[in-house]
Amino acid sequence: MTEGQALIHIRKLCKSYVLAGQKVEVLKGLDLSVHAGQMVAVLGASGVGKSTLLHITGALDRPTSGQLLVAGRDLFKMDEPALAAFRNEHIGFVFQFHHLLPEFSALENVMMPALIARTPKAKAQEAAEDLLEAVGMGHRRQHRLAELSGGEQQRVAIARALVRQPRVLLADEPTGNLDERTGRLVFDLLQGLNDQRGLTTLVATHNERLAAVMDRRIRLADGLAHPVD
Ligand SMILES: Nc1ncnc2c1ncn2[C@@H]1O[C@H](COP(=O)(O)OP(=O)(O)OP(=O)(O)O)[C@@H](O)[C@H]1O
Repeated sequence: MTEGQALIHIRKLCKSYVLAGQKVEVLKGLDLSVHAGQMVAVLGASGVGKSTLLHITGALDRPTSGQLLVAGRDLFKMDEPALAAFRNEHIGFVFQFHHLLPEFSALENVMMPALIARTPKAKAQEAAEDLLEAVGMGHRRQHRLAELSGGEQQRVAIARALVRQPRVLLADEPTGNLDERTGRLVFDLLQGLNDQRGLTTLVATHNERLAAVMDRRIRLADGLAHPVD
């Protein structure tokens, strides 16, 4: 795939849930193409479906109907083991509440996904140390997570999401529980990593000011993605 071509193609994506016997249609035929290397802000009111869109794009959840191509692969035609393997290899996730392990060091937390994937320990450690440097946490790598601030923990979470060198990074409200200044630092970090590491990144956020620094913005409304600007 050449640079500039769409890496993520979403076509006519529908997702509905049944809540208390009532069908709730969240995504209603959403189309979206994201080019390799782009960093896209996903804006929209609370409950509009931003997390739903990110979860489906990362193959954590299946749509009710519609198509998702990532790097030319038709994801929802895959069976569960193939989908899980694709997700583990190509997709990194960062969440508002990061799910790091508080009693383990920053380095151990970042190494973990690589070790689970059976990367040799020395190689996993090298990759984790490199990423902790890249997110400005190299000097704190031996510190336990519980000893780090919220912004520092989120940096470690970003390093962990990238340790297996995914092509796509999906960040769901990564600055939701950080103050404005720390949130800005995390956004700048994500933008830098996106550019330096050839990532393609989607960030769901409520913060319009932070979204303004990104390559492109879309707004979810009525189950569809609308361009902003
Ligand atoms: N697993 C689920 N089961 C039932 N309904 C769900 C489920 N996940 C999400 N929903 C519903 O889908 C709608 C969209 O939720 P989603 O979390 O995607 O919105 P969001 O835009 O990310 O919201 P927020 O900005 O508040 O995080 C909501 O009405 C929610 O209640």
